Amino acid sequence: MNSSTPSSPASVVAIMGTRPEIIKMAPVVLALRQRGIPTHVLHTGQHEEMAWPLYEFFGIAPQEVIRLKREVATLPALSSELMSAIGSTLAGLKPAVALVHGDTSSAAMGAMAAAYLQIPVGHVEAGLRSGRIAEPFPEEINRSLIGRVSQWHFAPTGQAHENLEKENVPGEISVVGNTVVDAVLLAARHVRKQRAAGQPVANPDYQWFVDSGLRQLVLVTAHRRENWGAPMVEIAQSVARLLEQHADAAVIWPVHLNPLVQDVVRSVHAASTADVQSRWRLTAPLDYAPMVEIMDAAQLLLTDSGGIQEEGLSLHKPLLVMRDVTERPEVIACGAGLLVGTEAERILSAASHVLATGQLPGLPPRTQDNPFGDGSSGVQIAAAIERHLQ
Ligand SMILES: CC(=O)N[C@@H]1[C@@H](OP(=O)(O)OP(=O)(O)OC[C@H]2O[C@@H](n3ccc(=O)[nH]c3=O)[C@H](O)[C@@H]2O)O[C@H](CO)[C@@H](O)[C@@H]1O
Repeated sequence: MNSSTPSSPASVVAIMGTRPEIIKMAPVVLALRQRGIPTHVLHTGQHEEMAWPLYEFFGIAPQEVIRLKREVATLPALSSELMSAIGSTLAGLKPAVALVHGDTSSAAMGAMAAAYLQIPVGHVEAGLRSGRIAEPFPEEINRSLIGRVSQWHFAPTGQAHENLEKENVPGEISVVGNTVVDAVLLAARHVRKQRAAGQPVANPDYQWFVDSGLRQLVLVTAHRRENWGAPMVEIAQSVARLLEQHADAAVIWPVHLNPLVQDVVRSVHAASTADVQSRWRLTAPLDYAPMVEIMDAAQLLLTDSGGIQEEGLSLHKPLLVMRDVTERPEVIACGAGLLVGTEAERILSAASHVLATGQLPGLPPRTQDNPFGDGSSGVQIAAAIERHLQ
């Protein structure tokens, strides 16, 4: 572990380590600092190459950095390493509040370590439940665990609030929206401003689409553990067939670094026709600004990601969610997205419908309100923590 000398003692330590946590915690850290509350970022090291450009984009370089050894690649080994390293960092810093986000191993072990040290825990994006312990795995376990040990539950929606009430969690629950709305609007503003000023963000993938002259853009991402193996093959095949059927469409797919995902996607891509390959671009994971620019330009988002559903909805993009269950029923309820599972036929038929009509099949027109809030979640959370510190 390596930690830089803190400039002032930390009142708040924000624990994060994966791409989505950094994106969704950044608005909270920025809002806390704006109020003059000394806030340290603790990077757990769960992601590395995807993490650092995000810290830079949001301007929240970590004060504390854990370097994981990861000698054994299992969840128990990762968890014990995280718990021990986060625990010793927190014991040294003695903050008044520890913040965790969502449902990763970093969040669960961070919350447990803080609770054992009797440091009050605030949980950002609290109360999401799919109701199935194995899906998503291990996130559903992590969420419930964090709920048991947190003092403040910052629920994004009324539904999440209800889930927490039903479980009778200790502490205070408040509905504050989802901080991802703050993050995606911030990034979209940045991208549009740069473009208007004639200095677009570096984005070779977006440029490839513009240069192709094609009319429709589909953004695809898939990485959930329950989609590894056969479902991933079906997903990749549905993309190949979609391109066969729609000659004016292009696909950009930032492929998750997991070799189980890479191998499948790359082999289906390599087996498709030259025409399909020429309109199907596989890329490395994208930095946040280029990612948001592509999302903003797309006619359809095909994903199993949680965050992309919330972002896509906020940017008014039709979403097809390649999962069987969801902890984000709000996306479906407001008409922004559809659960399509992972069978190629079903994905293809829904995606084809969207490209042909611009509408999701069988849904009433979308309501305009954003169920995840108006982009002020970070400020609301910072205000609640400030009240506690006073
Ligand atoms: C089961 C579940 O739903 N769990 C979620 C999980 O996160 P997720 O499913 O949303 O994870 P990903 O899909 O990896 O990340 C998405 C983010 O990454 C950006 N992105 C993506 C590709 C790329 O090339 N470049 C990028 O910048 C993208 O725009 C978006 O913001 O953990 C979170 C934290 O605990 C939870 O909030 C959340 O419940």
